[in-house]
Amino acid sequence: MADSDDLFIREDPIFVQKELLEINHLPDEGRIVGRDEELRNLANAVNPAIFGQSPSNVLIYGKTGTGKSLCAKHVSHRLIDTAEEENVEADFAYVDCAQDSTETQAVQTIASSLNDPTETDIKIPDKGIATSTYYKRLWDILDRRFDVVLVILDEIDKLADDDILMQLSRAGEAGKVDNCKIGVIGISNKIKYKEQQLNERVKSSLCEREFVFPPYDGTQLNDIMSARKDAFRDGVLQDGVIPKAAALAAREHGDARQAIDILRYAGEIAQSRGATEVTEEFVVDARERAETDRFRELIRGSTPHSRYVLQALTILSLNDDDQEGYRTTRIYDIYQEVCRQEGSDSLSLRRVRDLLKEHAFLDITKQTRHSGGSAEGSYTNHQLLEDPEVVREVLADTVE
Ligand SMILES: Nc1ncnc2c1ncn2[C@@H]1O[C@H](COP(=O)(O)OP(=O)(O)OP(=O)(O)O)[C@@H](O)[C@H]1O
Repeated sequence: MADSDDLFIREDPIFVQKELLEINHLPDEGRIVGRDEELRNLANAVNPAIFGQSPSNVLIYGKTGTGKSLCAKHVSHRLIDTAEEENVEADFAYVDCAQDSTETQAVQTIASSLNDPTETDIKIPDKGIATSTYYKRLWDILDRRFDVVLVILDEIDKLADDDILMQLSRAGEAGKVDNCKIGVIGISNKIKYKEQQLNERVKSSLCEREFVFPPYDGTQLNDIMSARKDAFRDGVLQDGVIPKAAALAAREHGDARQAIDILRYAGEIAQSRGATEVTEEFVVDARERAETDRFRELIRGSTPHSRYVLQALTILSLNDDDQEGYRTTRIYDIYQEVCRQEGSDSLSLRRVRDLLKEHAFLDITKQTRHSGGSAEGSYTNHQLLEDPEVVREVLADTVE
């Protein structure tokens, strides 16, 4: 039998700091590229916090992988440091609303992340106390510990309702907190979030500033990846790899997460094939893996009706391969059938049209406007951008 020297590789031949390419890695300032204006805008909105005044509430929109969460977290970290220099006590809480979608879960997460029980003697149990008690304890923590806090609500559209937004945006004026100022940074990739999910009162206080983050172009993606080159061992990454990955990712979605995934996968593929260099040839397979991952994540995060609409389009695409795509009304007919099978009431045609727009915004589908001539008026066709067989598999895998 081979001794352990032959059986194991003692040193990773490809990566030296693979964590730079891992999903949850938060890059430091030097590695954040192409978002100067967005960072400045965000900093500007929350700037009053440095003087102990109320920061503006902000909503950030943009497609997936455009750096929304990264910039929100980065500005919040910087705010805390700068506030400290000014003798202002500041902190921020980050809530992933896809995980903490109920009001109770969200308030619990905020309170426990801002608490320091050794200082306040306040306990924030995981569960078992009323929502109103969580709020009372949160207000108490805020007043005892801070002059100002930011609350980042990522995927804010996943909140079951807007009760927590109402509470946070009105805490000061309702007299819940005496001194501490609260700023909310909401993040969403739903273009119609504000119109569809917020009541007027919340809308007016939550949306003081709004920013849209555009997709990255090839040069920006190239720079983002180049800034993490030191994930690889010296000399392992061939020169053409990053430009090629950047060109592919820019052509598709301008998504930095996907670009970084391509780079990591290219390294992993090299590893699994026993190669000593990462070559351009691995980028093609890596792109395919990253694309399926991206798609899977988007579907996993979508609501049941959003999936039913996609299922309807998939059924049409599998049954007759019409290169022109399918009209909204045809999709709607099949969608109603899917709802019947799922035992769910169907949404209105208008809502389905909005859901189709969301799919197009996230590059799951492509929409094209057609003029049907004087008799018909104009109409919209929809097409899947991904192979319908793949979509069917992903949809089947993500049934709740
Ligand atoms: N400008 C940038 N410079 C460096 N890395 C970036 C930049 N923008 C995004 N990234 C990286 O890309 C990944 C996705 O970024 P982020 O999570 O901020 O995107 P997002 O817009 O919030 O996406 P989603 O809507 O899917 O949550 C992260 O790993 C992040 O570090």
